[in-house]
Amino acid sequence: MIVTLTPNPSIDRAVLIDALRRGEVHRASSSRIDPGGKGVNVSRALAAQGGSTVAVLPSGGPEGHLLEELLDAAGVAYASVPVRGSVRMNISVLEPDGTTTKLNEPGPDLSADEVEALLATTLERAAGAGAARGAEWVVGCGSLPPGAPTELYAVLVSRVRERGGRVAIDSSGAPFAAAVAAKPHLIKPNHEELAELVDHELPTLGDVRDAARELVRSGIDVVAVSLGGDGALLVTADECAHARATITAPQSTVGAGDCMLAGLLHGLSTGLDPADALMTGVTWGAAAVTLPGSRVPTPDDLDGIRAVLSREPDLDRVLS
Ligand SMILES: Nc1ncnc2c1ncn2[C@@H]1O[C@H](COP(=O)(O)OP(=O)(O)O)[C@@H](O)[C@H]1O
Ligand SMILES: O=P(O)(O)OC[C@H]1O[C@](O)(COP(=O)(O)O)[C@@H](O)[C@@H]1O
Repeated sequence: MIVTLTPNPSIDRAVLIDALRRGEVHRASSSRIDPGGKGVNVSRALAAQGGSTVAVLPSGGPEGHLLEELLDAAGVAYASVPVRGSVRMNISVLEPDGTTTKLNEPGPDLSADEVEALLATTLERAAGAGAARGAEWVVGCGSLPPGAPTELYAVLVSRVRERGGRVAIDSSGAPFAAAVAAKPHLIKPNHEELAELVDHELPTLGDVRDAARELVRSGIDVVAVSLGGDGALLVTADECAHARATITAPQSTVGAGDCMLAGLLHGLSTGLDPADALMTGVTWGAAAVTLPGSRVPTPDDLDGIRAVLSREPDLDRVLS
């Protein structure tokens, strides 16, 4: 069982237009809505592949109702914490060449009680997950809504660790930095988020490897860095592996990182070694890019995606 916490979930609306021109009226040729937010997407991707998961999230307002309806329709188990504010709506503008422009709302203003209820629900779900030591992983993902303390993920990390569980974090900015200082077992920054964490540019795969190693030395077991079309790099105390899958018809990158993290955790929780789990992650991430909006891949969608693994990556590779 993998328990995800998404403090700031969303309804994701994706609209397809011919080309984005600032200040003009655009007529969309198609649009779709999906349940969203990074942890919600991790749970959706796991559920779509038959994995056991529950998504913990705040729910309020008409968007909260819609989010729950969409999760019910998708067969994704969730535990919602009622909140006074409304779940946000995030918009992705997609162009035919795959360019994606995202407009993310801030989300509801959470009270201290609502934040505490989210943390308590996550830990209850993790403890009651069935496995001898509770959930295999607790995963905290995405931005924090207004009102939530910067330390929310750091508190999650400490509480899961105190209970002997394993915890993964994927976020950005100050909440991510605070969580990293609390030493989660696994983090999944993308290229930009890793550069922000170590506070310098990372033009090559070797630079990414060095930055990830620095974090591993500080006490994080697994650092998996998603690198868009350049695949992903995984660093532990013993190894460094790179995996990449080439796709021919990209549709939408929204949620690809979340699918990559879901595949990686699924692989680790089913006993794969970290490099093979990385292959699963990269396959799920690349498959997500071939799908519209933030649709998550089903087993059929993985057919034809071939990831290539290197346990001795080309460290001079310049990243796009
Ligand atoms: N253009 C692409 N071609 C192939 N795979 C891709 C592409 N873009 C993303 N991916 C896959 O999706 C994963 C996540 O993408 P990335 O953009 O790094 O994540 P995030 O959404 O967190 O920024 C990558 O590790 C890779 O496996
Ligand atoms: O919490 P944040 O950082 O605002 O991100 C939320 C958005 O990210 C997503 O989880 C998609 O993730 P990507 O960053 O991988 O496109 C959406 O479902 C959601 O709208």
